[in-house]
Amino acid sequence: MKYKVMKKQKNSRKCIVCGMKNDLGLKASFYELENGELAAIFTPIEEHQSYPGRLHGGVAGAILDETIGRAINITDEDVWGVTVELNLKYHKPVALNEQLRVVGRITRDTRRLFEGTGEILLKNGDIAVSASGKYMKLPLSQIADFNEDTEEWRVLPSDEDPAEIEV
Ligand SMILES: CCCCCCCC(=O)SCCNC(=O)CCNC(=O)[C@H](O)C(C)(C)COP(=O)(O)OP(=O)(O)OC[C@H]1O[C@@H](n2cnc3c(N)ncnc32)[C@H](O)[C@@H]1OP(=O)(O)O
Repeated sequence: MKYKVMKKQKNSRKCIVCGMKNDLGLKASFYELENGELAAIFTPIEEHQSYPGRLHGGVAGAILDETIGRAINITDEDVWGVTVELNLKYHKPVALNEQLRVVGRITRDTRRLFEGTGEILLKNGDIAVSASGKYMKLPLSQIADFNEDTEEWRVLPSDEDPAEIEV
C-alpha cells in the first residue's frame, strides 16, 4: 500500500546511518507515514558490501536498528534511547546501487523500554531482511555529549523527498 508522507525526520553529521557528512555512511532519509509507520530510503554503495554485489548483513542490521528506533519519535519527538537487543532474519540477498525502502513500527512502549519490528523491502516488495529490536529509553544527556548545532541535527528538505511511499 502507498502511504502519504506526513513528516521528514532529522539527519545528522556523522552517524553511520543518517550522517550526511559521513562519506562511508548510508545517508538514509526517514519519513513518518500516515499509517503510523516510519519509512527509510537509502541506496547502498560498494563500500557497504559483504560479498561483491551483496549488502553486508551488519549494514542491513544498522538501517533496521535505526528505523525501528526512530519510529518511537513519531509519537514523541523527544524520546531518546539505546538499542539493547536486535534480532535479524535474512530472507533474500540485497543488491547494491539500488534504492531500498525500509519500514519500521513500534509494537510495545513502556516507561523504560520500547520494542518494534521492521523490514528491508526489495523493489518488487519482497521482504529481504526482517528485524525486531528492544530499546532502553534514556535522557540524551546520559547517552552522549550531543549538541544539536554541532551535530547538524536538522531536517534537510530535498527535491527528492517523496510525497508518498509504498510499504
Ligand atoms: C530514538 C532512538 C534511535 C536509536 C537508533 C540507534 C541506537 C543505537 O545504535 S544505540 C548503540 C548501541 N547500544 C548501546 O550502546 C547500549 C549499550 N548498553 C548500555 O549502555 C547499558 O546496557 C544500558 C544503559 C542499556 C543499561 O545499563 P545499566 O542500567 O547499567 O544496566 P542494568 O543495570 O544491567 O539494567 C538496568 C535495567 O534494564 C534492564 N535491561 C537491561 N538490558 C535489557 C534488555 N536487553 N532487555 C530488557 N531489559 C534490559 C535490566 O533488567 C534492569 O532492569 P531492573 O532495573 O528492573 O532490574
